[in-house]
Amino acid sequence: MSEPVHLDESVHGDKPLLQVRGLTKEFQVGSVFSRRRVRAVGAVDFDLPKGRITALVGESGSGKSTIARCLIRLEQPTAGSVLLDGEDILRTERRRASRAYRRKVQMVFQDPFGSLNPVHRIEHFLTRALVLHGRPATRETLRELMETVGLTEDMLDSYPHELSGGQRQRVAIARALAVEPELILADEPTSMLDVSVRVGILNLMRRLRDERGISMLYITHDLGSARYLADTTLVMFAGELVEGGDSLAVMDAPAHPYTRLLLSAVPDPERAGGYDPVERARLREAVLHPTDCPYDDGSCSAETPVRHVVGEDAGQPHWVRCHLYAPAPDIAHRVLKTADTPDPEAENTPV
Ligand SMILES: Nc1ncnc2c1ncn2[C@@H]1O[C@H](COP(=O)(O)OP(=O)(O)OP(=O)(O)O)[C@@H](O)[C@H]1O
Repeated sequence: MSEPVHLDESVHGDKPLLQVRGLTKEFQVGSVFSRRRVRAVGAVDFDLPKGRITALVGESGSGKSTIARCLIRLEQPTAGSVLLDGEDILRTERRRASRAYRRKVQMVFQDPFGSLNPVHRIEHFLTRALVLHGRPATRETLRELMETVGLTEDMLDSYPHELSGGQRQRVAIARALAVEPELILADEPTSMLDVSVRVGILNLMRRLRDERGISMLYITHDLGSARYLADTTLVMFAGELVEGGDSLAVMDAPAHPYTRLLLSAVPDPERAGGYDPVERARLREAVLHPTDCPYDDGSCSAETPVRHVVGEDAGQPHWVRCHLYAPAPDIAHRVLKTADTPDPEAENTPV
């Protein structure tokens, strides 16, 4: 089957909340005399369904954060469209996100230390978010917000430095919840936290999906946590989406050599033999210098990247991009150089 695989109605039968089409971001780098363009994100298409968690996984430098920053309007995309409830927000939110947009879409950043100004008490962050979005900042609302994220009312009087990293990230989530958003973009929300508190944040995100129907884009380099948390997983490599589908299907039967390469670095107690450098070298070669695509049914052309559907699981297609479309060698090498050894930071959520 040929690109694009339109997920619109097929994922869990609902119209998606957000539809991203052809999203492209190029940066100008270098000095005046050696200026060049770096393509961080290359024409990606994906949907975020309502009330579901979608994980965007890939290594450092693959373009995950750039996508989130384009969606929250901190970055101006070079091309593409982003439809929220059918409206292209790149046209309606031309330079930066309006308050009305931020009421629907909130972001939680990786660094809970940096996102809370140390001079204010916790109460200030929540009150400000409520007031800015026209909601009453009563003591009752503040207490409810704190309890929703597993914190106690008395912590409203604390300063950020008096809380642990995990507690601070819960405050950042409470601040996002204050505006009752439909979508939360969570960019590596647990990667700066101790392993012991990460699962608590993942469980909180899961509860917000189940109890409040909040949609989420969960950005991570950790496939174990994506498998644990997300309904859908999208795999990103060097600015391109290479595979996507139901998280269990993608993790249990990865179809793209890059996904297999990522998975081979995740500690898995059930995998006999563990880390296999020979197999990883083979996969790395298949990613960088593809020679054939086992899914090619004749629909590929020399110019157009093709998505092949390799299965259907939990009501959504499992697709893989044609193996023959390797990203530009310089970008591919830059991203892959970090993939040579198993990730010591990988969480203890086995795949
Ligand atoms: N402001 C910028 N100027 C120039 N290049 C940039 C800029 N922001 C990102 N890039 C480049 O775009 C590419 C994608 O970066 P991005 O931060 O989106 O990746 P990532 O997958 O989120 O990685 P990480 O997890 O390390 O943030 C990288 O090569 C990065 O160097």
